[in-house]
Amino acid sequence: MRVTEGGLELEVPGEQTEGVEESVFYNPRQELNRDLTIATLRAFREREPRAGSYLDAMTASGIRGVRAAADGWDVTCTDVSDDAVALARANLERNGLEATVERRNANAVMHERPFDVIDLDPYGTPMPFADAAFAKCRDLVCVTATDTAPLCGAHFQSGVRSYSAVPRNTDYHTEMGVRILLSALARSAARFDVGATPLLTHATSHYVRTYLELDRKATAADAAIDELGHLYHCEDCLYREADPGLVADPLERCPHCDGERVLTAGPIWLGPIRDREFVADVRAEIPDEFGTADAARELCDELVTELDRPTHYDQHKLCKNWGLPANAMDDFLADLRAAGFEAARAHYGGTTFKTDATVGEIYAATEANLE
Ligand SMILES: C[S@@+](CC[C@H](N)C(=O)[O-])C[C@H]1O[C@@H](n2cnc3c(N)ncnc32)[C@H](O)[C@@H]1O
Repeated sequence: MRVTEGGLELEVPGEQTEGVEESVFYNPRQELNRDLTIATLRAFREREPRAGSYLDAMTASGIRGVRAAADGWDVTCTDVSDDAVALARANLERNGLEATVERRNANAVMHERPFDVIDLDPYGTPMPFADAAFAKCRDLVCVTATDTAPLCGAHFQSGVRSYSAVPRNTDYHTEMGVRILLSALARSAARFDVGATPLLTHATSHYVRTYLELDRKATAADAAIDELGHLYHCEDCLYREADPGLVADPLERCPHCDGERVLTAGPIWLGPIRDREFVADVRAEIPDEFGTADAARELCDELVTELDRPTHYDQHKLCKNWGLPANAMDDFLADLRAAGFEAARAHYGGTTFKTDATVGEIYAATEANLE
């Protein structure tokens, strides 16, 4: 069947059903991811005009490579599947575009030669490809991870195995997943004396996507490692505390409720998950013609205003704990700001927000208007 994306027409196999999570060669639910990728590549080329080569390392239908080639990138597409390679070639030809398409293991290709930009879009965890991507890439590594249950600690052992970290299943599970992923990627890059800094990261539906700018210097790798730390989380009262540094000093009791059920997660990335100016630049590169233009712009807006804090709250869950009805999010956040706290929506969903207030302070600042 034919699909149109980014103004280009592609042939993809089989029935593409709306709502399919993991179609084999083309997942319509990843269109936002791909639209943002193209806008990010445009913004990045403004920032680093030398960047010209792009590796679509797991190309499947060739959609990312086709879209990047249409934007003037010098594209290489790799895939281990014969069917994928044939399809990617046909889709490039259909659009009158040229790219190198190889039936190769992306890990081998990434170790063999450098690219300015590498895009990793595997099924599940990207970690089996991370080392090879950082070994030689010059400027930007783009990564999708769809294994959100291991990342957020819901599948604990799998998360430990994939990410060499302790993920904990908390109320802010999406945030946990984002920061476990960024930690593992920063540590992978550091093995090659490369600093990896997130320019843009978002968690949307069933995946996390991040764009890491590289600085191939040992000091930059050290600076990235300095952004790692641990998180202590009380399962009883939702108290949470970030602890910078590689050595954890776990809390035996919760300083807020004195409970003993305090979890330790980490090492997680405690630094910013995006560069606000860059996200604004990406937003400016989203044309109306993109199928997800409105959603992509809204996401960028939320990422710009989101606070640089490593955890978030969910207003509905807090209100449920307190046995009080939730009010409008804007009013709730306004009450927090009126009480002198920082408060802003998180990009993860309708009732998620970040604040520097503790749970007790949130309650004191908002409960009058929750009655
Ligand atoms: C999730 S799909 C890629 C989707 C595509 N990038 C898109 O945006 O529609 C993952 C692809 O990775 C390929 N793959 C798996 N292991 C690989 C490897 N070691 N090297 C290259 N490709 C691989 C699979 O054959 C599959 O086509």
